[in-house]
Amino acid sequence: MGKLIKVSKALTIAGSDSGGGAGIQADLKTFQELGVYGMSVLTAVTAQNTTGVQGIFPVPIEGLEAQLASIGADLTPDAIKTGMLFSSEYIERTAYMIKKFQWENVVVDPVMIAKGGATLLGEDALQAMKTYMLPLAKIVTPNIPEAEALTGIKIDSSEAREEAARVLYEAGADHVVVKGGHFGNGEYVSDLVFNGIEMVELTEKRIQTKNTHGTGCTFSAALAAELASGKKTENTIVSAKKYIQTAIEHGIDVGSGHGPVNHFAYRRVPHEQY
Ligand SMILES: Nc1ncnc2c1ncn2[C@@H]1O[C@H](COP(=O)(O)OP(=O)(O)OP(=O)(O)O)[C@@H](O)[C@H]1O
Ligand SMILES: Cc1ncc(CO)c(N)n1
Repeated sequence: MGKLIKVSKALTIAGSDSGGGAGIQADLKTFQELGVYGMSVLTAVTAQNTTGVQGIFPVPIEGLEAQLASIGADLTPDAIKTGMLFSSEYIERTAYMIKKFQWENVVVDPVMIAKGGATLLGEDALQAMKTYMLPLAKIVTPNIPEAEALTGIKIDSSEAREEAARVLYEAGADHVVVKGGHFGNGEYVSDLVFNGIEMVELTEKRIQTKNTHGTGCTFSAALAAELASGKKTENTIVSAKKYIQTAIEHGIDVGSGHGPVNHFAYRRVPHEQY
């Protein structure tokens, strides 16, 4: 009999993107590329492609709980990421189950709106996200509009972004990454990282492309994969950034709208090792 290999396991709790570029599909592809065993709990199924979201069909709440219970009974994840959580009820139930099983290394991507403008999270869910999910987060990864919605701060300057990061830290997240994809359109894109002590900006060349569907999901999945592998939090942020940068830089020709990033670029294209 062959010897079994020990592997790290990562779980995504998120929505399905039929188009394969964002949501659960982006997460599982990223886990695979980064060498961790991927598991998924679906909150909702979206009918979606590179041009937009055509429909959203939630999984019944009992189905969400049953999936989490199945994982909890047999397959303790080394890290988790949450994506589209759909509603306040789903957020509360997810947080309850994470606490029940004492799962750690939780990356919270507070997904609210898809690139095409479709709402993936109701207004009532904002408060639930703050109350139930942020205190569980080892890393929270809002983009600018999400950070604005969660904090009520208009982010029109670097100072305002730092203030928002502080507020999210105070709400209970260990590390806050306010992503800069939506912050201006200059030569560089910078993500602000706050760990309660220092503010650090991670800066990369902004790639001029319309193929940025699923960048946020992919980035947070890379964080979860690296946490699952046992990396220190600060190091996971640097390597996840490298992963997403490579995936955007080597874009693929899929679909007629906002195409997906290239999830396999990191392994196939030479890149700096961190
Ligand atoms: N054009 C770009 N060039 C380089 N990096 C980018 C670009 N756009 C986004 N990024 C990076 O990708 C990551 C995701 O950021 P972004 O702000 O796009 O997330 P998002 O809006 O949540 O994505 P989505 O909701 O589409 O999945 C961040 O690290 C950001 O800096
Ligand atoms: C299912 C799903 N989750 C997240 C996003 C955000 O990009 C999306 N477009 N679709």
